Amino acid sequence: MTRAFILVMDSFGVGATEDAPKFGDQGANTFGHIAQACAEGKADIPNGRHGPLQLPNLARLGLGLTAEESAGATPAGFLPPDKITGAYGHAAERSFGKDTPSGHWEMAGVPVEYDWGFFPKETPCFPVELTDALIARCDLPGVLGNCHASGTEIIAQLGEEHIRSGKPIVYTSADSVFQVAAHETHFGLERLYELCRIAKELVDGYNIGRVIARPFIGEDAASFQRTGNRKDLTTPPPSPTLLDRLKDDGREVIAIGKISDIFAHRGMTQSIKANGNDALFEVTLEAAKTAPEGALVFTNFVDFDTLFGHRRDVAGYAAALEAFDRQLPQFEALLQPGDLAIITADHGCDPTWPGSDHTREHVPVLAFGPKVTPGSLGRRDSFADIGQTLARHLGIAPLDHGKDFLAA
Ligand SMILES: O=P(O)(O)O[C@H]1O[C@H](CO)[C@@H](O)[C@H]1O
Ligand SMILES: [Mn+2]
Ligand SMILES: [Mn+2]
Repeated sequence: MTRAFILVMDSFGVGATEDAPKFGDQGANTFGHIAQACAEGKADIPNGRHGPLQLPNLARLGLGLTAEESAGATPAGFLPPDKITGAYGHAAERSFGKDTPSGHWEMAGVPVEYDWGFFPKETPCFPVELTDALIARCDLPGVLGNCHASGTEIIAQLGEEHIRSGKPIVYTSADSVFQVAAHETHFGLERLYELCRIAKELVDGYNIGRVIARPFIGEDAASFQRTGNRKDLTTPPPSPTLLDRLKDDGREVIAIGKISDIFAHRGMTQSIKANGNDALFEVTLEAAKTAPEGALVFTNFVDFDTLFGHRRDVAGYAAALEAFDRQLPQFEALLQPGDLAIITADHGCDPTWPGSDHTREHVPVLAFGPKVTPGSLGRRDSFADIGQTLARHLGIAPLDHGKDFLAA
């Protein structure tokens, strides 16, 4: 079999890039700082994980060595493996932004070398013409929020007022996003989705990458919880990606989790949703059993970012990494002789960093499979090297960007 797998550990950076100072992220290191906190006993969970970070399978694929090449030091308490079984490297991002679509499109061969629009870090953050148009078109009594915020904090602050007033909560972040939080039953899920469709039309004029519906449940600040019914309305990639090229060639492209949303539903033949990293892993294992010759299976493991990185939850992030690592051997056991798998990330989100935004970091590139020769791939200049390597592996024409890092 000649198949390809991309497993994206969303936000798992391995150290700041050269251009991190432009983003205020000099010194950020998602992996390094989690490992350090674990080694210092600061990421113990009662009746849960404790002590140094244990990622024996990722370490065997070269994670510790790639982190050392990226950041100049082996992460604290991270033991060198007896044997390396992967080809490991770290990649810098060419795209101008450190957001999820830019990271994923670039690894699929399309760097985003233009600026998205962003909303300023002030309150109100949205232009009054934009909120006025939204209020008029959706027949709203007004909006709440209208600022940069963490999605969980803002529903705790404004969720009760939202239920009382019927005003949706609108907010943004350092990403190019317009986010709308609303209660699933008091406001209504379908009504929220419709509002987001209209918002997408309105923000297209501001060159905003995504509108995200953020439904939640619960009756008071203490019990509000976001649900799996999040919906991302994404601007399509500016040119054909690896996924489009494969689909046009008649291949199976299996998008798991957020992937289809991230690519604006373009380029996949199947889209499978699952809530949470464990369920996403299960679906990925199923795909590894059934994907046909020539297929691409592309999974985004969202919890690292959404539940732990943005929430600045170091111990939770560490536990999620260890759970992912424990499941990896089951995946490796399903790889057929010609298969190639790549574990990577789309940006950083250092849970020890100020604020709640992503961090500009190198991402790990861990390539493995029965025929992969172990060893260092060094620093890659673009995430697009992943797409180019997979294009050659799967036997389609070269993409416009990226260098094949497994070329003979
Ligand atoms: O704080 P929450 O709502 O999770 O928002 C996060 O998720 C969005 C999309 O990745 C970004 O805007 C980021 O800030
Ligand atoms: Mn992401
Ligand atoms: Mn994120």
